[in-house]
Amino acid sequence: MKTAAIIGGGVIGGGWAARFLLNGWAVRVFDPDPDAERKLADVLANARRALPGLGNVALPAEGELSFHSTIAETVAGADWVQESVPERLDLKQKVYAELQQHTPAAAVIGSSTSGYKPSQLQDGFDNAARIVVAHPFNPVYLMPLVEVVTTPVNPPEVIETAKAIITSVGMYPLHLKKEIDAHVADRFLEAVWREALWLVKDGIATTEEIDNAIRYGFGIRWAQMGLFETYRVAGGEAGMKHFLAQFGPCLTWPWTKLMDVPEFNDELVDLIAGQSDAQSGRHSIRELERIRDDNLVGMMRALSANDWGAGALQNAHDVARMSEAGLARTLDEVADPSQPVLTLNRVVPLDWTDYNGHMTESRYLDAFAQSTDRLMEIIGCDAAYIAAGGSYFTAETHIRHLDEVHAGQPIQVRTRVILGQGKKMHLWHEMYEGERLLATGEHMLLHVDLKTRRSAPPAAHIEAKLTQLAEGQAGLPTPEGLGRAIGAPR
Ligand SMILES: NC(=O)C1=CN([C@@H]2O[C@H](COP(=O)(O)OP(=O)(O)OC[C@H]3O[C@@H](n4cnc5c(N)ncnc54)[C@H](O)[C@@H]3O)[C@@H](O)[C@H]2O)C=CC1
Ligand SMILES: C[N+](C)(C)CC(=O)CC(=O)[O-]
Repeated sequence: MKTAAIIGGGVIGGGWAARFLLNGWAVRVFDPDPDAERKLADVLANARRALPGLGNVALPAEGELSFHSTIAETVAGADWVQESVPERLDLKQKVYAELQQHTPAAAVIGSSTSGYKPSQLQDGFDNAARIVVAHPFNPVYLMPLVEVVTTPVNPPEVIETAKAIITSVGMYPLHLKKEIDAHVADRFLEAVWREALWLVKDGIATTEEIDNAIRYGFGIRWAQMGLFETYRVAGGEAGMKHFLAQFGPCLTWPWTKLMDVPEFNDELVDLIAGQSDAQSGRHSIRELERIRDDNLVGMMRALSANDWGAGALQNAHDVARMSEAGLARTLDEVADPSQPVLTLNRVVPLDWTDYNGHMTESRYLDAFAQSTDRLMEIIGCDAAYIAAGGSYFTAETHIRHLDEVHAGQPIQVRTRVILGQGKKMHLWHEMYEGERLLATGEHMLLHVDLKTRRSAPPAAHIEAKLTQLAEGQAGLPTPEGLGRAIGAPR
C-alpha cells in the first residue's frame, strides 16, 4: 500500500487526505491544531458520501488513516508528501526545512500553494529537486485538476512520478513548465474576483446577483468546454477568427477594472459578508458542502455520459480501475466462465436516490444495462464491432425489486447467459449488496444489423463466445424467478 504524508490537514489538506484514503492509500497526517482530527473527520464523512459513487467502477478498499505529532514521524515511509499549511512563505519555508531532514529520498513533495512559485519553496533546500507545486481545487476529493508547476531543478523522473501519482488517484495533472505567481487557474479566479468586488462595492449587483450571473450563464458553459472552445462555437460557422474580429476590439474599451483592487476596509468587508449572510446564511458550511457535492457529482456524471471534459477523465479512471475491481473486458479475462460473470462492481451514486430515500427504480435498469454492456464487450461486441455495424437491441426486460439499497452502498451484478443461440441472447442478472440479493433482471436481446435496423445473426466469433458461456453455465441450478411474469389479473 502506498503512503501519503499530509502536512497541514485543514480545508485543502483534509481534502487531499480524503482523496488518497478513498483511493486505497495509507494516509499519515500532521497538524498542530488540537481540533484537526475532528475537522478532518467531517471532511472525510462528506468525501465518503460523494466520491465513491462518482465513477462506474468501485474504488479500492479504503486506506488507513493515522495522526502524528511530529513531521519526522509523519513522513516516515511516505511515497508522496503534500504540504497544505497556511499561505505564508515564512511558515512554508520552516516546514520545508524540516521536510528536507526527514522525508524519504524517493518521495516527491507537492505544495498546495495557490500563489507561490516552486522556486520560492525550493530555494536553499538540499532536496529542491523533489519539491514541486501541486495546486488542487476545493473540494480536492471531487475536483480533478491539479496544477503541477516545476522548475529546471526538477528532473524528468520527479515530474513523471508526480503526474503518475496524481493520475492514479483519479485527478488531472496540468503540467506548467514555466512558473508564474498564482499559476494559471487562479489568475482567472483573481480576475473574476476583482471584478466581482468592484460590482458589489459600486452597488451594481449583490453577491447573490453575481452568483446568479455565473451559475445561470457562463459558469455552466465553462464547466463543459472552458473558454476557447466555447468562444469558437460562439463565432458561428466562421469560428474563432470571426469571434475575435467581432469581440476582440471591445477589450480596449474601458469595461474592466482589472488593474485596480478595491480597498479592503471594514465597510467593504461588512457589505460583502452581510450580503453573503442574507444569501446563504440559512445553511451551515457542512450543509453547503453537501449541496455543492451533490451538484458536482450530478454534473460530472452527466459529463461522463457524454464522455466529455471532467466526465471523460472519470471514464478513463474507471477503465484503469476495472481489472483491480474484478471486471473483465474479454472472455479470456473472466476467471471462471462456468460461473456467473461479475459485470458490475460500483457504489450507488448520490444522484440515483429518489424521494423515498433509496435507489430509484429506473436505476436498477440503468445498473443492469451497464451489466449487459459489459457482457456484450466480453463476448466481443465492443466499440469496434458496433462501429462495423453489428450490435444487440433489448427486446424484453423483467426486473424484480427484492430489497432496498441506498446511496453510498456497494453493489455488484453477476450475470448468467441462459441462452446464446443465433440472434438470441437471454441474460439473467442478479444484483447484490454483499450477500444480500437486491434485484434480478431478465433480458432478451436480439442481434441486429445496424444498417437495416433488423435482426440478423451475429458474427461467428460473437456467437462462439456466447455459446461457450451459455454451455459452460448450463450445469448451474435454474435461477429462482427465471421466466417469472407479473401475470394478468384473474
Ligand atoms: N482554501 C482553498 O480554497 C485553497 C487553498 N489552497 C492552498 O492550500 C494551502 C492550505 O490552505 P487551506 O487548507 O485553505 O488553509 P486552512 O487554514 O484551512 O488549513 C491550514 C492547516 O494547516 C495547519 N498548520 C498550521 N501550521 C502548521 C504547521 N507548521 N505544520 C502543519 N500544519 C500546520 C493549520 O492548523 C490548518 O489546519 C494554502 O497554501 C492555500 O493557498 C489551494 C487551493 C484552494
Ligand atoms: C482562493 N484560492 C486562491 C485559494 C483558490 C484556489 O487556489 C483554488 C480553488 O479551489 O478555487
